Amino acid sequence: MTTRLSIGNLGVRYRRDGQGVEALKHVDLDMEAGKCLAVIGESGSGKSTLALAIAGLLPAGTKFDGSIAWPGLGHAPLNGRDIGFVFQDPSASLNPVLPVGEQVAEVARTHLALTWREAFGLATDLLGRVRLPDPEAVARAYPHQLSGGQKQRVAIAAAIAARPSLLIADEATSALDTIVQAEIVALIGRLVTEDSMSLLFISHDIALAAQLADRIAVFRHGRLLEIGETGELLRSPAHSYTRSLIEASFGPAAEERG
Ligand SMILES: Nc1ncnc2c1ncn2[C@@H]1O[C@H](COP(=O)(O)OP(=O)(O)OP(=O)(O)O)[C@@H](O)[C@H]1O
Ligand code: NI
Repeated sequence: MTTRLSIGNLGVRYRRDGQGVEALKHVDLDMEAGKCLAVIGESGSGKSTLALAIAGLLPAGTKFDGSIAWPGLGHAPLNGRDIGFVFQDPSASLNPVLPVGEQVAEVARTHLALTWREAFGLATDLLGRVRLPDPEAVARAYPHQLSGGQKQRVAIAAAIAARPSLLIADEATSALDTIVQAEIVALIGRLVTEDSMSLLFISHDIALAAQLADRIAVFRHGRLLEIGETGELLRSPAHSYTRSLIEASFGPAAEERG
């Protein structure tokens, strides 16, 4: 088992109105290469903060303690190159005035030293890989010409364009309706397997996360409450809080599920 990422005693404190907001406290966590770790917890529990800390995207002035190590990487991880990030709102991650193929190509060109023509060819391939119909036509489309689910597919294509070793999906399906949500979860699962990526899948929905996750980490109030192998954690959660998340997500029948 290769460790992709090792987080030690991570603490994050934001600055807001001259005061500190402690968003993460004493978090110890490892991610294994090629595995999916789901991060679960209610709103404000620190899930996105963890993702931003890993991707080096915390706002300036944020206080940061502890360590995030990338064993074997040999250089500081580069966002976009080593880490692909998919956010909740695909519109916010796409440029409204640029054809989507160019946006995916730009990521490939920046990080893979390709010519523009090669990058655009790769972008079109990627739009096919995320199962967008007629990738050549989609490549020339603007974001407003696509549905929410299609835009999220484009955002995923851009996130994986540089072949990152870690993909972070932060509530990547929360803005989509249930059917599209299931399709995008399946797509993410397929892509990480095909490209042997590690996946950090952030969700407030433990049932959704369980579809992908090898392990589930439960956060509450900025702390890692418990972490376990998915089946094990669902069967026998250590904390009543985790049990309540399971019941809320699967419904009260969850306990009989075994
Ligand atoms: N830029 C910021 N400045 C100040 N405080 C912040 C900032 N971003 C997040 N916080 C605070 O840090 C805490 C953790 O927020 P975070 O966004 O990590 O939670 P989350 O689990 O991702 O929640 P959600 O499910 O709503 O996305 C919250 O108390 C939040 O208000
Ligand atoms: Ni969040």
